[in-house]
Amino acid sequence: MQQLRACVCDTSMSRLPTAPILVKSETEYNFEFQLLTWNTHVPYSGNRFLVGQATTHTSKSRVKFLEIVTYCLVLTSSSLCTHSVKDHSYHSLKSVDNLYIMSDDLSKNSYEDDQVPSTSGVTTSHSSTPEIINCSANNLDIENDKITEVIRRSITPSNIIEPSGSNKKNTSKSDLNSSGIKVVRCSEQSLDNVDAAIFNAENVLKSIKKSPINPKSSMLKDLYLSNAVKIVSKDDVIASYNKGKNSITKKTQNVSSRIINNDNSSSRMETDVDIDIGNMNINPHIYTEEQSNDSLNSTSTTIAIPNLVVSTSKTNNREEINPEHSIPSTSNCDMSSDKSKSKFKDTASITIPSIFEIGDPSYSFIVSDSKIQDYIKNAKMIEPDNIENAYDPTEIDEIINHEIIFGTRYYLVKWKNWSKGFNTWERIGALYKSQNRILQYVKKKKTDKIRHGKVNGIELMMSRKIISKLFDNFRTETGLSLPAILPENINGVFNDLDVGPIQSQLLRTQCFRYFLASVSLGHFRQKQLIKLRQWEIDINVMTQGYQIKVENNMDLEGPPELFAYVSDYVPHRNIIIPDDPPIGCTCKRNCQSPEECCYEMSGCLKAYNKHKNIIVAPGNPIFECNKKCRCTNSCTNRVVQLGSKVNICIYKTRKYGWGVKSAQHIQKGQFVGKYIGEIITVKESEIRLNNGSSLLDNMWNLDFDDSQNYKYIIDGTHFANFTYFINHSCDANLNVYAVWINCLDRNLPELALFASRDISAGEQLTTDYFSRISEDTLKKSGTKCQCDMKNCQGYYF
Ligand SMILES: C[S@@+](CC[C@H](N)C(=O)[O-])C[C@H]1O[C@@H](n2cnc3c(N)ncnc32)[C@H](O)[C@@H]1O
Repeated sequence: MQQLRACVCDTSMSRLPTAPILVKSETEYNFEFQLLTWNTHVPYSGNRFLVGQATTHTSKSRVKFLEIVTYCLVLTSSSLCTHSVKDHSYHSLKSVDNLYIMSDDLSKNSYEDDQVPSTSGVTTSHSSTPEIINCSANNLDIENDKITEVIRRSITPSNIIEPSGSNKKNTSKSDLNSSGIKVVRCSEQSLDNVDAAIFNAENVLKSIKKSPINPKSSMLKDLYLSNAVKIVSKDDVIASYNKGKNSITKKTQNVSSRIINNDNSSSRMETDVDIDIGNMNINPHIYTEEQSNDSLNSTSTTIAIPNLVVSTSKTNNREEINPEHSIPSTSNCDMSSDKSKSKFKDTASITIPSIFEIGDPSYSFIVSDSKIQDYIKNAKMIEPDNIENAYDPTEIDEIINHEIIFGTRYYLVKWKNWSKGFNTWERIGALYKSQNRILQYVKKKKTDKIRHGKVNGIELMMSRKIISKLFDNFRTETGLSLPAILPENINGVFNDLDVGPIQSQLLRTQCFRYFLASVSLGHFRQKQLIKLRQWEIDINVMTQGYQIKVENNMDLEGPPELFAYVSDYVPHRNIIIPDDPPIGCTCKRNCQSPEECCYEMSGCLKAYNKHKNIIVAPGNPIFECNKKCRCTNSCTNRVVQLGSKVNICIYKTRKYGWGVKSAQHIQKGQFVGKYIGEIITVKESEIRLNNGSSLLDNMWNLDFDDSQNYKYIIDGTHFANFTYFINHSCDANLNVYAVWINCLDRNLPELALFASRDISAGEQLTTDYFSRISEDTLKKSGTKCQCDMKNCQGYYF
């Protein structure tokens, strides 16, 4: 039995319910779940924490626990992205990225009911009476509805922040709650504010995009959008200079900056850009210069904006930005001499700090794992889903659903060339460039009346970018090995989010996002692995003498439950598969001294050697000894009937969906498996192909006896075994043979796959699909082949 504690905090501190919620879950999952909230008084915020506590008995319960915690979190913080909070400008984390989940073993610690250590090390307490919801764990939808409802009810005007894009009048003191947060009621209308914010941001980006040659400008954009680049008041700059520092980090109302000396010897690029900061239009001539420091493996960029000095002033308790000074331009800001001082008066400069500094001690403290360090540095981990990083519309196959969670719109996307395991919920900002696709979806929805499914909150935390990046980074030869994120790691990052120089803060923010994504991915992965394992167990019931592994290290798709898994032919309707051979052989010594063995009686060659490996060329019919023969199972003419002995693995390939690979070395000529399916007539196959209920790719003609007038086809669309997943290769390593055993109807052979060469463990098993169908069908199709073999014909079928 495991005790879990999920400690969750919303770093933007606005939308958590004030009264504790108690969610009790019974039955299947066997745990009690509590969600409690505290209003803590940590020095920098007054953040509220959400703490879930559960006693779980099974890993299923554990998953469910995390699911509920996350769902609550998503509900409580999904619309925070457009809000800014006074003195909390470091919270550039957006929306659900603000979530913080941690679970650990409670048995090591015991906490008083009302004394829970907060993530910042401050012990907190609560006093309100808990509200209790009894949930049926059988139906998460209902749970979610209930939780949603409670959270909705808990959101009072006093704990909601006004979206920054709204046109409300200036904050007056009475509008502020104890945390200094301006409050308004949140409504569906805030959706429009979200959209408005996106469109405003787009204008900023458009103008910045005018800088075609400046590679640093994109960095500026990113940093600007994430509030990382801020402008300080002129006074601050001068004060900083007077102190002889080369950088300052003073915070103002979302606006601060850092100054560094410009070095005349640095390389310089000149670009025209317009930057729109808030209501203020700046038309600067921007100079960027790069200074690298190899020993630190870092670069920093200075952007000097002549013509501009920004200062701040206080009005109505708020600091407002006034573009009050506009002084003649100079291109440089040299603070090393008196002469430069006068220049400096004319110029403000923004320094974009290097994001990744290996030398940052807090960074090495946070992530000691070199793989994670490389990942964060090189892949930049998770890009914010701002407009700049929006997906290209051509990447989208279809938008299939949508959901509005506390004012933020999410769309469920099926991606082109990605399996449905990669269907992800994307925020509207990430689909900004795909508005036509959204429109198409809305129109289709009106006609089709698409039913809204419930979204599992945790799904909202994972965009396709995040999933694929994490998968790519942590996929190994042997499987997907996700890093273990310890609660201490998360604590370390979270506690120091607003401490130290801006680059350290950015790094920690990156790490924080990374950890959150890893936690979510771990959750998805756990669920997926449970399902894959369950299917693996189910299908192994059908196998005798060999093992099937099921593996998906490519994406998050569960088992390919496309058909009923069977171990023998399934005859359709009136088709009868005879099972009583009229004749058998009488050879002595288990057919080692053949007189007239079955193959000879049929006028065929001996098919197998003494190791039971095939020795005849493809196209040769095989007649094995049958139930009427005198020989035993050790007869060398009994192979296919005894079943495969080869361990295989059904796995997700990189290019063409599921495939089959060998889990052991296979000898040339070794029997690997039978192609199984439903036996249907040729006429029935035509009906199915016409009405689309079956696919040509899953059919195999039984035309070995007569390629013109054959009667039956194997259709693997609805009933099949692992051979269903064997992909086509123009240089296949499996050959297919027609084998007759107890059914001697020439139209109904069994189809057996034998290794055409030695196959190493881990190699994909392939057949030549051309051998499945008649010449006529071949001409009708032309599907692009991706086998990448030297002799690839470019298409199959
Ligand atoms: C019988 S299924 C094989 C299993 C399949 N990969 C899956 O995920 O279900 C045949 C399908 O696999 C894919 N496929 C197999 N071989 C291929 C190849 N050489 N090139 C491209 N696609 C292939 C095609 O999508 C084809 O329709």
